This record gives sequence, C-alpha cells and structure tokens, in this order.
Amino acid sequence: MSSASEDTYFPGLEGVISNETAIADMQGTEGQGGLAFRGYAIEDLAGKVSYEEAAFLLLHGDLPSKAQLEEFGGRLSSARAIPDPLVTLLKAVPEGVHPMDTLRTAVSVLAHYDPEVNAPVQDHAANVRKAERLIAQMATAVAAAARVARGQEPIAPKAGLGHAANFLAMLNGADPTEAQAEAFDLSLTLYAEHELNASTFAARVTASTLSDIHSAIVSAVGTLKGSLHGGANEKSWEVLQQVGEPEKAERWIQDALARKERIMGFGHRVYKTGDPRAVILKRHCQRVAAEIGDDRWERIAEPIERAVTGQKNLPPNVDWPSARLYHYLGIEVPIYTPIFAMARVAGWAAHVIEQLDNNRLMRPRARYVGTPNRAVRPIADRG
Ligand SMILES: CC(=O)SCCNC(=O)CCNC(=O)[C@H](O)C(C)(C)COP(=O)(O)OP(=O)(O)OC[C@H]1O[C@@H](n2cnc3c(N)ncnc32)[C@H](O)[C@@H]1OP(=O)(O)O
Ligand SMILES: O=C([O-])CC(=O)C(=O)O
Repeated sequence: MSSASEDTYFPGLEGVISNETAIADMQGTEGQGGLAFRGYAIEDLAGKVSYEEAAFLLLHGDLPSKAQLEEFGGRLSSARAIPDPLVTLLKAVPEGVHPMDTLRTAVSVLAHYDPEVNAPVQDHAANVRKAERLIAQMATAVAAAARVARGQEPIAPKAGLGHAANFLAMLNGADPTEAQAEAFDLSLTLYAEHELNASTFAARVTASTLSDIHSAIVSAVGTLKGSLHGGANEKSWEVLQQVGEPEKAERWIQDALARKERIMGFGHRVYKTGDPRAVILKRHCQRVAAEIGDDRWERIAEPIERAVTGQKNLPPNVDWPSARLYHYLGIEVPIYTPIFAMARVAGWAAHVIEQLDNNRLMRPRARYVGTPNRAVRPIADRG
C-alpha cells in the first residue's frame, strides 16, 4: 500500500484524492466548471428530470424507467410520515435553536425508529432502503420543525404529490402552484450531489469506521451547517439585504473586501471559473422573478456579482442564487440550509453506501508542530 511522505502536507486537503467514486464527476478549472451525476451532465438533468429521478439515479446507478419511478415514488410516499415521538420532540426544542441543529437531532431520532436499525452496517440492500426512507423523512422533518418553530401544527404529507410539492404543501398548508413546485424541485436536483465536498467527506469518514448510515448523515448535517459550506445560502441572503440597492453594490463589496471579509455565496474550492449550478439557477431566478413581477433582488444581485468578479475574480456558487429563489418561494431564511440538507441526503447516502461497499478506514496523518520532548513535573512544581 502506498503512503504519502511525512513531508507532504496539503492544508485543507486541497487537491488530495482520497477515494474513487462513480457517483459524481467535477471539472473545476477547465472553461466553465463541469458537473455530472453518474455520467449525466447537470445541464441535461436540471429541469428535465425530477428530484426523485435524480435521487434514484444517485442511489441506484441509473435513471429510472417509468415503472421504477412509480415504485420509487410509492416507497417515498409510504416512508414520508415521521414518527410521533419525533414530532413531540420537535415541539420540545427550545425557542431560538437553529433549524440545522434541530435537523441534526431529527436525523438521529429517525435512526431509532428505522425498521432496519439493527441491520448489518454493510448490508447494501438495507442501506439503500434506509437511504430512501431518509430522503422521504428528512423533508417532512424540516417542514414540521419549521411549522413548530412558527407555533403551528405540523401538516401530514399528502399522497399524490411529488417530493418538492409535498414539502411546500407541508410547509405552507396549501398546495404550491406547478411553477413553484417546478422551481423548488430544480433547486433540489442541483443540490442533490457534489462529489467530495466537506459534508460528504465527513459522512464517508464516519462510514469508514463501519458506523451506520444514520450516524454518517448526522455527521454530514453538522458539517453542512457551517457558513463556508451549506450555511452560505442563508448568509447570501444577508449580503443581498445589506447591500439593499443596486447602486450601493460596488462600494459595499469594496468595503467588505477591504475589511478582509468573505462575500458569502462566492468562490469555491474546486470551481475556479464558475459553478455550473449557479449559472442554471440564476436563469431560473430571473424567470421566477419575472413571473412574480418583482425583479428587485435580481437587480441587486447583478452588480454584486459584477463587483465580486471584478474586484476579486470570484464567481458565484450555487448558494448565491438559491437564497433568492427560496425568497421568491416565500420560504423563511433559517431553513435555507436545512433544505440544502434534505436535497443532499441523496448524494450523502450514495457516498456512504459506496464507501461501505468497498471500505477502507479513513485516517490521514497530522504533522506535529508543538513543543517536543517535555518532562512531566510533579504538580507541586508546575507554575
Ligand atoms: C455549496 C457550497 O458549499 S459552495 C461554498 C459556499 N461557501 C461560501 O460561499 C462562503 C464564501 N466562500 C469562501 O469562503 C471560499 O470561497 C470557500 C471556502 C468556499 C473556498 O475557498 P478556498 O478555495 O479554500 O480558498 P481560501 O479559503 O483558501 O481562500 C483563498 C483566497 O480567496 C479569498 N476568498 C475566497 N473566497 C472568498 C469570498 N467569498 N470572499 C472574499 N474572499 C474570498 C480568501 O480570503 C483568500 O484570499 P487571500 O489569498 O487574499 O488570503
Ligand atoms: O463542493 C464543495 O466543496 C461545496 C459545494 O459546492 C457543494 O457541496 O455543493
């Protein structure tokens, strides 16, 4: 087995290839960045397949036939309701807890009630079934927690509605329009998978110890929460609000960069020339803004993009347009990142299963830079 020399040090693991995958392929620096799920370009998937089809593709390896999609939809529908003890617990969560923290707890609780909780951790078929249940249940948990946080009763999932429409119906207590469901569905597909991002890596590290899929997803939710990763979609909205007017964008960005602040929703570890998902989602934001007859945030976003690109050469990432899209859909800002999580669970689960199917413990090395060779002094002699 080859091993890196002790002198090889990659801060932030930049550029390190830690495993092979057949799930997603990213090209980061050639022209416009590229992304494919299991060989299908994101441009060909987005808006053409539903989130359910994308999730099936990630979990099962190929796009479903009509019959497979119907069966998959049926399995998601049967799994969508969350256990009553979880609803009781959601009602007991203290006021002010961030919805990502609530979701982290919810995934952990869902593990206790999974019918195959004690299946062997490397049972591939059981893991796929658990993953399908988690895809269905996490959306319900996010909607239920949001309603409870607003002082409302959770709404049960509705048979006959797709995943995106069901979520919006459970959140708002009214069926979405077709256009709303489609726009939301597209964002879920774009968020569904992204190779070895930090949360997927965390999930794979957890799985690599032969821990179970729910534990790995709990690790992933905790990792996605941070503002350098999924938490950036919530923070992107704050940038738009703080800039407030198109004319203020150039100066606001200049001042923020002079203070060495990071502009949330811009930059990416892998894509250096642009995030293809941001390009797709921006077009949809513009369409939805036109449909609702209010392009104020599009007019503010545009000069911010020009300023960040011009002053720092950083293109927007997917979290930049998604904040606007969720605003247009009337979704409250604190659940922007939980929505990312309920979409990404498909990719996380696919990676966890891939890891468990061909496992090697992930255990890198650290270079020691602390004080060497210290003598232990009796406690009475320590200053
Ligand atoms: C779905 C996702 O998770 S996509 C990412 C979402 N996260 C964000 O939008 C947060 C803002 N963006 C960032 O912080 C970064 O671009 C990251 C963390 C996403 C990736 O950064 P990395 O490629 O690791 O670059 P790193 O953090 O080393 O920064 C390199 C330089 O670019 C700067 N930089 C990178 N991103 C930004 C940004 N958004 N705003 C301002 N400066 C930035 C850094 O300050 C640093 O500058 P310096 O060389 O002058 O010190
Ligand atoms: O790939 C990354 O580092 C972050 C990202 O864009 C994602 O997880 O969608």
